[in-house]
Amino acid sequence: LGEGSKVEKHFPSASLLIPPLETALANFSSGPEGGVVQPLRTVVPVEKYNGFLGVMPAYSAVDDALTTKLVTFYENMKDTSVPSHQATVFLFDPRNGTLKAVIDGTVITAKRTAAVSAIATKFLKPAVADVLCILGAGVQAHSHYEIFTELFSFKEVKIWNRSREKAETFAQSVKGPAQVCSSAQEAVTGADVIITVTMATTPILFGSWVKSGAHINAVGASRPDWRELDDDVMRNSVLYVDSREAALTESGDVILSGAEIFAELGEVVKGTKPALSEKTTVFKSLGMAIEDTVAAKLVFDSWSSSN
Ligand SMILES: NC(=O)C1=CN([C@@H]2O[C@H](COP(=O)(O)OP(=O)(O)OC[C@H]3O[C@@H](n4cnc5c(N)ncnc54)[C@H](O)[C@@H]3O)[C@@H](O)[C@H]2O)C=CC1
Ligand SMILES: O=C([O-])C1=[NH+]CCC1
Repeated sequence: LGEGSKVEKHFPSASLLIPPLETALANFSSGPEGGVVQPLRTVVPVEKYNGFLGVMPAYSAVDDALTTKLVTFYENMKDTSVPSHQATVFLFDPRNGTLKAVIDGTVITAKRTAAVSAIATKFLKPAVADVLCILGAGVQAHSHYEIFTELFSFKEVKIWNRSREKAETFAQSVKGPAQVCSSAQEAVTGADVIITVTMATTPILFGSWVKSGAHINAVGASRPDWRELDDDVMRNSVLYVDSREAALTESGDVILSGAEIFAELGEVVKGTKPALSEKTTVFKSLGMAIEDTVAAKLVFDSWSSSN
């Protein structure tokens, strides 16, 4: 399962991922009782090349699945034939530690991240959500477009990218409507749900543009000194995160704005914290190893049953 195209076949519908991911998020937010063991990821900066290596191990007792993902992510890559993010997931037999599979992690990362944003959106989007805005036009923009148009019925999808050319290629390649906007402000104006999926390190989304009551999935900016959202949007929204510990260690948007975390998404899934969908909400996603564990198990089980 070393190639992305082989992994892709085991995700016939992205929505298959939603139930196991919801269970994983709830278990993660239940503390030791939930049976999730997931230390904060280790990130090694490769300063000379503006790159990072992340090591993301996790064990889920409920799934009896043990994995670690190795993921590299590089800023400002000159060679555009190489993706900015590359990943591999190692799946172990938890009974004896034997390596069972080495699975391409790039497709898993794209699919599970978009599925988690879709879960946040299901709970936090306003009652009427007609307009979707995507800022960015890379791998995550594609996976988010795919699952969001599969699960929700937006009347309009607006897209902006730093280079307009890439936004236009995106709009031509997706299987549905996408309106290319000339500025991020134009794309955000009037949007009910906003997804930020860029490699930006300074804000690209400003609170003064955001419609009151909108829901924002903030997916990029995973370093403590990187931003995608300005202080205004961070401080004037109800803030949900995947992991409190990770957000307070890794998220520049959370740390530098000083915004208060209201809940983990897993607490909303469990029903121990409310989904304040009538308010303007931000889901700050950093990506969790346990999401890779359940996605890798799904791929491996599907592959095993077809071989
Ligand atoms: N929360 C999570 O679980 C995960 C988050 N990510 C993050 O999502 C973001 C998008 O990832 P991919 O789509 O894989 O990357 P990508 O490289 O495929 O796409 C990045 C997009 O951002 C644009 N961009 C680059 N630099 C920019 C800048 N300074 N300002 C504005 N736009 C800029 C590029 O034109 C491109 O369209 C990244 O920040 C990545 O680290 C990625 C994987 C998981
Ligand atoms: O969860 C993940 O794999 C990542 N989050 C940010 C960069 C990669």
